Amino acid sequence: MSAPTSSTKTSTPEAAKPVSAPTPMMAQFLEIKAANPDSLLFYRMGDFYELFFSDAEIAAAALGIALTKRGKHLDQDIPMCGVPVHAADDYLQKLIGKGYRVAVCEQLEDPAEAKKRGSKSVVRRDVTRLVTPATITEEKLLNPTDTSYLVAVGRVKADGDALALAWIDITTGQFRLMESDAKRLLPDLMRIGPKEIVVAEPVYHDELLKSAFEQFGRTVSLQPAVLFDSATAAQKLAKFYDVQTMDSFGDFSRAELSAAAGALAYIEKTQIAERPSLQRPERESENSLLFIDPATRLNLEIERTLNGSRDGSLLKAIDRTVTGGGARLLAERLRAPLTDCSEINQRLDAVSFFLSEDDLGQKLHALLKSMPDMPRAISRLSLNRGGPRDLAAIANGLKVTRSIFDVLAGCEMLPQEIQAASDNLAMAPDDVHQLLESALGEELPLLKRDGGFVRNGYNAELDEMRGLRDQSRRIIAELQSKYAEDTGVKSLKIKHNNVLGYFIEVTALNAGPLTQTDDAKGKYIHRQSLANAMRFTTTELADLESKIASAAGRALAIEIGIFDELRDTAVAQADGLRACAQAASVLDVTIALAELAGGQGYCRPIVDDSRAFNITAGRHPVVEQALRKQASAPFVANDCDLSPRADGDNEHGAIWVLTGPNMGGKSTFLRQNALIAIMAQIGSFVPAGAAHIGAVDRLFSRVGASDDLARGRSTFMVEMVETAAILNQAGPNSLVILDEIGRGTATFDGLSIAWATIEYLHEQNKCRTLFATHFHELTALSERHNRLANVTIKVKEWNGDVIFLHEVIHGAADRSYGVQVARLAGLPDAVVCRAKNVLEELETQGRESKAATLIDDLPLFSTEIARAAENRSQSSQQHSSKNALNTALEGMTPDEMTPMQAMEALYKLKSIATEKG
Ligand SMILES: Nc1ncnc2c1ncn2[C@@H]1O[C@H](COP(=O)(O)OP(=O)(O)OP(=O)(O)O)[C@@H](O)[C@H]1O
Repeated sequence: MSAPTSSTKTSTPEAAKPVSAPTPMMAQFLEIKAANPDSLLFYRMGDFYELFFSDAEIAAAALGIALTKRGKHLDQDIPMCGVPVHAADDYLQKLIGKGYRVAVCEQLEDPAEAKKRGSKSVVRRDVTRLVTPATITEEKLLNPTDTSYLVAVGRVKADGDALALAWIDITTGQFRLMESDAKRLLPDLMRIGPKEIVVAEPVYHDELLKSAFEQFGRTVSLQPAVLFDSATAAQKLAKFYDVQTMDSFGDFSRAELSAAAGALAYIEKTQIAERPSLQRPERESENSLLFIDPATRLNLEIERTLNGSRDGSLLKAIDRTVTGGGARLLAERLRAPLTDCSEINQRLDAVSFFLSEDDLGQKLHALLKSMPDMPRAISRLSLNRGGPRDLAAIANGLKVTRSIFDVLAGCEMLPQEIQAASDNLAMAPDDVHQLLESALGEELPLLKRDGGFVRNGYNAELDEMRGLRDQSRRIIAELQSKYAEDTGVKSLKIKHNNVLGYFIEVTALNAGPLTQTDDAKGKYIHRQSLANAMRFTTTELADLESKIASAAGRALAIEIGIFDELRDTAVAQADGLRACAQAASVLDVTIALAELAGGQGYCRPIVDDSRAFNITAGRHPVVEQALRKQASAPFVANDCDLSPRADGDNEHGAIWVLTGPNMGGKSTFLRQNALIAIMAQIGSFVPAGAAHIGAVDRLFSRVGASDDLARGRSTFMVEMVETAAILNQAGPNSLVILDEIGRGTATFDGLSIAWATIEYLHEQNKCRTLFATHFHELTALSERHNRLANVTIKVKEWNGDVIFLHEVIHGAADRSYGVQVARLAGLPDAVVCRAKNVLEELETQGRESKAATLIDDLPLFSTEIARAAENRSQSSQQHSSKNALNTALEGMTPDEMTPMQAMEALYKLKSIATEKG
C-alpha cells in the first residue's frame, strides 16, 4: 500500500542542494519545481512538455517513453523526457491513472517578448494548473460513467472530535456534506468512492482514523491544517458563492464547514486562476441511507468484482442506461440505497409506470440516446477549458430535454418522481437554447482559437470580415489566372506558407518570363529559389495578403468575443442547466430499470417498515444472466423467508442456517438475497417471483475469504474482525449474511465460534440472518432457538457422483460431498480414493454418536459444564463438612465446659473442618 502523496515527493535531489551555476532556464525550472514538490512538472518548451531529473525518470518508466539527457547540472547529466503538447492529454491520463499528480507549467509570453529583454533572458513560465485525479475535466480523460469525487475530511477537536466529509465532483458541480465519525469514516469513504481525499496532517495521523485513510493509499493527499479552519470556513464559502452569509444554504456543523472549506481550498489550489461553477452544498443524512459496511460493499461485488473488473458486478448486470449522467446516477444509487420507504416506493411507482407505458419509455430512451453530457460541458466552460463543442453540448442537451418535456406534457397522470423530473425540465433556460442555436454553426472545431464556429448571419461585422476574407481569396484565384496568362506559364501557382505568406511559384525552368525583362523584374519580386522552383511576390499580392490577414484576424477576434459571451451566458444559468440534466438522468435510470425489469422478468418488491424478508423464487441477478449467456441450465429460483414468525417472537426476524454440499449454491443464495435487498432499496424491481422486504437499515456480510497481509491480518483474523464488526453493529432492522464463519481455524475452534456467533445473533442482535456453514452440528441449535430454522441444498447421488440441484429446501444436510467435489475438480485418483477411505473410517469411528453428545462436548459448553460440575462438587463438599460440624456443635454445651474441655472441643471442630474441606 502506498503512502499519501505528500510523503512521496518527486522533487529533484539536486533541488535542495546549493546550485553552483545553473543555466537561466534550469534556474527557472528548479524554482518552479521547488514550489511543486508533490507533482511531476510538465515544463513547456515550445511544442513539448519536458520533464527533468527524477520527474523524467518516473514519467519515462510510467509512460514507456525514452529517457534521454539534456545538458548538465552540478556536473551531472540531467535526465530528461518529453511529450508533445498535442498528445499531452493521453500522457496525462496515464499518469493520473497511475496515481501521480502533474503540475502543468506554461510559457506565459511569446519567446520574441523574452528576447527583447536580452539574449539571455528566459521566457516567463509558471504553473497554470495542477492536474490531479479528482480535478481533471477533459472529456478525453474522463470516463463518462464514473463520478469524480474529491473528498475533504474536516475535524473539530473542540466539538468532541466531530468529523465530517465534504465531497465535490468538479466535473459536474455536485457538492455534498455529511457528518461522520471515527467508526463510520471508512464505510462512508467507501460509499462515496473518492478519486482523491484531502485531509489535514494531524487528522491523517490520528490513531483512530489512520487505518481508514491507509486503505486509500496514494488517493490521500495531506494538506496544511489551515485550509480546514472551521472559524473562517463560513466566510470562505460565502466568498466563493458570492453571498453575504451562508445562512440561506442551511445549517451546517463546524466540522462540515471545515470539510467544505478544505475541499474548496484544494480546488482553488489546483485550478489556480479559474473558479469552477459548483452547486450549493447539499447535506446528506446518514440515517436516510442503507449502511453497507466496507467488507460487504467489496464482497457483494456491487460496482466491481473483487478483482476490480466491472464485468461480473451487479452494476454491470443491471445497467441499461443510455446516458453518462444516467449511468453515474445509477451507480450512485447503488452506492447509497435508501431506507425511507415512501421515497423507495416513489421510485418504484416510477419504474412501474414505465413498465406499463413501454412505448413511452422507449420513445424517451431513444431521445435520451442523443443527450450530451451537459454538466461536464458546463464544468469545462466555467473553468475556461471549454470549446465550441461544449456550447453545442448545452444547445443539444436543451433541445433533447425540450423534446422530452413535450412528450411528458402529453401524458395524463405522471407518478410523483417523473412529474418532479418534468417540472425540472420545464425550468430549462430556453433563452440559452435559442441563443446558442442561433449563434453556433454546424461543423464545430474543438478549440475556440480555430474559429469558424459562429453561424453566418449571427453577427454583421463577423460576416463582413468573413466576406472580405473570402472575397480576397477569390481575388487571389483570379490573380493566379491573370499572372499565368501574363507570363504564359500555365503551371504558375499562388501558394501560402507560414514563413512567406502568399507567394507565386513557378518551376525553375519556367522562371524566365518572370526574370528576363526589366518590366517583369519590376513586377515580380524574387523571394526564394529552391532546387526546382522559384518564388516571387508582387505589390498587389502583398497588399491583398495583409487585407486577408487582418480580415481573418479580426473575424477570429470577433468569434472569440462571441464565444466568451455565450459561455458567460451559459455558465450564469448553470443551476438551471444542471437541474435539467439531473431530470434527464432520473428519467434515464427509471426507464432503464423498467427495461431491466421487463427484460429479465423481475417483480416489484413490497417495501415497508416491517421486519419482513420474504422472497419467493429469488434469483441471483448476475449469475442468472451469466448462465443464460453461456446457454447453461437455467438458474434455479429459491425462496427465502426470514420474516418474524406469527407463532413465535413476532417482532424479530429469523435466522436460517444453511447447510449443504460444496458447490451446491450456498454462497450464491446468500448473496442473491443481499443483492435483492439492495436492489429493492434503490427503487428497482428485483429478480424474484415476489418479494416483501421490511426496509433494511444496515447490511452486513461476511462472505469470501481474503487476507489483508498489508495490514498484518491473516485470513482468519480478517474473518474475525469482520464478524466482530457485525456482532457489534447489527440491530433488529439489519440483514446479516454470514458464509462459513470459523472455517479458517481448527475444527472445534471454528465450530465453537460459529456456534456462539449464531447464539449471539439470535439473542442479542435479533436480526434477519442467513448463515451458511459446513458445520452440520450447528443444525442442532434449532431445537433450542425458536427463531432459527435449518435449510439445506438438495443434491442427488448417482453412480457415486453428486448432482447439484441448487434447490434450497427445509432441513439439514448430513454431509458436504467434499470428496466428490474434489474429484470433479481433478484431484488425483489416489488422493480421492485415500480421502474416501479416511472419511469412511472417521465416520465409522462413531461420528454420529459424537454428534449426538456434541452439544455437551463443545468447548464452549464443556467449560460451562465443567464449571457447573466444579461448582456442584464444591457445594456438596461444603455441604457435607457443614453437616459434620453441625452435629459436633450440637453435642457441645459451652456453659458446662471447663476451659480445658472448651480447648479440646475447639481442636475437634478444627480437625473436622480441615478433614472435610
Ligand atoms: N440457484 C442456482 N441455479 C443454478 N446454478 C447455481 C445456483 N446456485 C449456484 N449455482 C452454480 O453453482 C456454482 C457454485 O455455487 P456456490 O459457489 O454458491 O456454491 P457453494 O455452496 O457456496 O460452494 P462452497 O461450499 O464450495 O463454497 C456457482 O458457480 C453457480 O454457477
